[in-house]
Amino acid sequence: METHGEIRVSKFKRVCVFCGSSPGKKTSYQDAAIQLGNELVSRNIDLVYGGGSIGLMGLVSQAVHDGGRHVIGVIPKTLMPRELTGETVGEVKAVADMHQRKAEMAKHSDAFIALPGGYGTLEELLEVITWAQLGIHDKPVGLVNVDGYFNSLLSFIDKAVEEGFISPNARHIIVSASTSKELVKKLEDYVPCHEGVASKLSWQMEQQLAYPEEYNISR
Ligand SMILES: C/C(=C\CNc1ncnc2c1ncn2[C@@H]1O[C@H](COP(=O)(O)O)[C@@H](O)[C@H]1O)CO
Repeated sequence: METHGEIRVSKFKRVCVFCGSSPGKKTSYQDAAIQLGNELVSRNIDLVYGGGSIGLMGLVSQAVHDGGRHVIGVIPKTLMPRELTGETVGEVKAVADMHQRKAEMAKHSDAFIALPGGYGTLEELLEVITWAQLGIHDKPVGLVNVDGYFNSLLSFIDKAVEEGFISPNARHIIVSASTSKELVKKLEDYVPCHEGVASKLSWQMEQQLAYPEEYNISR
């Protein structure tokens, strides 16, 4: 990261955060969501996330919004009723479905960060790792391993490497740290290394054909 006068300039303009739609049982998870939001603000980075105000998603988005950075929430129309997602701060991008949501979140971001979460978070995290492995994107992917929440996932991935299902090269795609400050620093230093099975161009064309522009709602 460079510093110009008082302004800190990150190589990331926007970061996508995947995290629980629940707050989790420990306050450390909630604290970590707020810390990540504050870390993005301190580096002048905008947020892309799944929209809504529930769980850790609400905490990180509120922290970024309160810090004066731009927030884009990408919400499938089916999840738009307020009781499912709560009120969203910042800009809302309405999309057709969960698949388009992930494609949109990826398109608008320079890096991906996962905080503790459940099935939704894991699915989003593993998908962007898979895309990186295929060479569909070169964007860094990391997780904030709050209180060792992701230890068993990381051990499982190491087991998959040992057993020959994940290449040692692909193991390096996933960057982890116990705090957001440390993680963002590591992501800024990340050098992509993949086998490049699919070209980025063919991926972009496929996305454009599958998902024409939807409408945006600004708040
Ligand atoms: C079904 C539940 C809540 C529905 N509300 C959601 N609103 C917005 N985004 C959601 C929602 N549920 C899942 N997501 C996406 O997945 C991630 C969180 O899922 P998790 O299972 O809670 O880890 C998040 O990044 C969103 O993009 C009750 O769970």
